[in-house]
Amino acid sequence: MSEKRNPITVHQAVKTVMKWKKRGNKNVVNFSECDDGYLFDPICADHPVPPFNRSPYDGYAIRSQDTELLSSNNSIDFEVIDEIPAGHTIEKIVGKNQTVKIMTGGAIPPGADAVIMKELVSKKEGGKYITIKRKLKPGENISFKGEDVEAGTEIISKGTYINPGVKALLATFGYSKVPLVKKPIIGLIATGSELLHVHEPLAPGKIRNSNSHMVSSQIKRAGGNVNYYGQIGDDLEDLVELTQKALLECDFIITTGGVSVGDYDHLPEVYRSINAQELFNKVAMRPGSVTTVAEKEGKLLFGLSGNPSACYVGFELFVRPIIRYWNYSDSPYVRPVKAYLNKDFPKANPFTRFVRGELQYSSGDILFKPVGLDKSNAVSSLAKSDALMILPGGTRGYKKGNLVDVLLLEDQKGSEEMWDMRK
Ligand SMILES: Nc1nc2c(c(=O)[nH]1)N[C@H]1C(S)=C(S)[C@@H](COP(=O)(O)OP(=O)(O)OC[C@H]3O[C@@H](n4cnc5c(N)ncnc54)[C@H](O)[C@@H]3O)O[C@H]1N2
Ligand code: MOO
Ligand SMILES: [Mg+2]
Repeated sequence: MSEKRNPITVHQAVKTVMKWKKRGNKNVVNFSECDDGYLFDPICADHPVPPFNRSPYDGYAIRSQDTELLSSNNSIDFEVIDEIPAGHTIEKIVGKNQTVKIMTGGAIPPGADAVIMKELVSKKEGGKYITIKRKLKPGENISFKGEDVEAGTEIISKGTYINPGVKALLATFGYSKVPLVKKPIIGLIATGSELLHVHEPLAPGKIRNSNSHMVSSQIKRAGGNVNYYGQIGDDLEDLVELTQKALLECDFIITTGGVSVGDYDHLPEVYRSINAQELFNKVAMRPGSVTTVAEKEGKLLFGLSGNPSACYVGFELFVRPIIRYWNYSDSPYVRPVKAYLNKDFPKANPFTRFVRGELQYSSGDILFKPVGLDKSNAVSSLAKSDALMILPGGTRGYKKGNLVDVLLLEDQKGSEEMWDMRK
């Protein structure tokens, strides 16, 4: 195909893709399988946390009123009438000048309204009595019922990613089954007659397929499931057949390679053959200008570039927000921050440029360090990248110390808006 392509802006391209966004259904899983999921329902507290008044220390539960007159030169002895290890309760009521030995996490016994740490008392008669010489306030050293979470409150919203802290809350509230979003199934096909499998030795003119493995990890990082259809040579019929099969079985399709203007770049023809509507086939960005997206019956087909860095960037800009939205994120876009460029970047930018790089933190400042070779076909610059610097089109290079926009790749929070929503 040698027709002239008209580039659209990154902003327009992302907006076009997001017109086809969809949300996932509910999928209830066992608690032990909920890691890396997204909540379909909010987490609601059906009981207070802690569920009872408890001791935050190993010590003695007492009535604060019995200590009112105590000081370093006025002590009294308290009779130790029982003990409460964590997990136990007692019915005995703590009376005047009585105490109950209590462990951290133990339920405060009836009658008591304060706890004194064991280091602050002295034992008498082998522990039958303790001497206290300080005044305690009512409620001192008590973790009150509901002080952490009040019953009846929504504590975590729908669409939240299950990080270790969210998992702790699911356990706390007894979610032995967890309502998750059913993640999108993303069909993945690597195209290219030059591609070898990971285990194969190099041969003349051939390279190992890295894109599908990279994209598969990007899909998982973004919150999708992968249906991998393998790598396939540049054969139009085979490609059409495999794409049609994938369309039946998946929510979205990603192909890598074959989207440019070469004789064996068949993806544009594949889209025509299956009557998919091409949404765009050129974006004013580097790398990834050839990124092509088509739509068939509401399903998106992402034609990512074969060049590894272009493929990587195309995924983060166009596929990630679609996956995050599917998982009910209200901030599906890659999260932007401002950072100081830590070395000169003299290249001019006719198109908006996305530079792979690494964030560094210094005395409260965020610095961006471009890594490696800044070429679309480079693979070496991806491994160290945790951010993409955005250099707007029409600019003539940047200097060390310039404040730049940077997109965070290892981030779960995301952003409600694209970094350039004003444009
Ligand atoms: N005459 C023109 N040529 C090219 C243009 C253009 O506008 N006019 N655009 C260039 C740009 S920009 C890009 S980006 C590439 C995109 O090429 P394709 O998306 O068609 O990808 P392929 O041709 O299949 O492969 C490109 C490159 O990437 C390597 N590759 C492919 N798949 C993999 C994989 N799975 N793992 C690792 N590497 C892969 C492939 O061997 C090629 O070297 O087109 C330019 N050309
Ligand atoms: O479409 Mo490209 O700019 O070499 O990635
Ligand atoms: Mg090509």
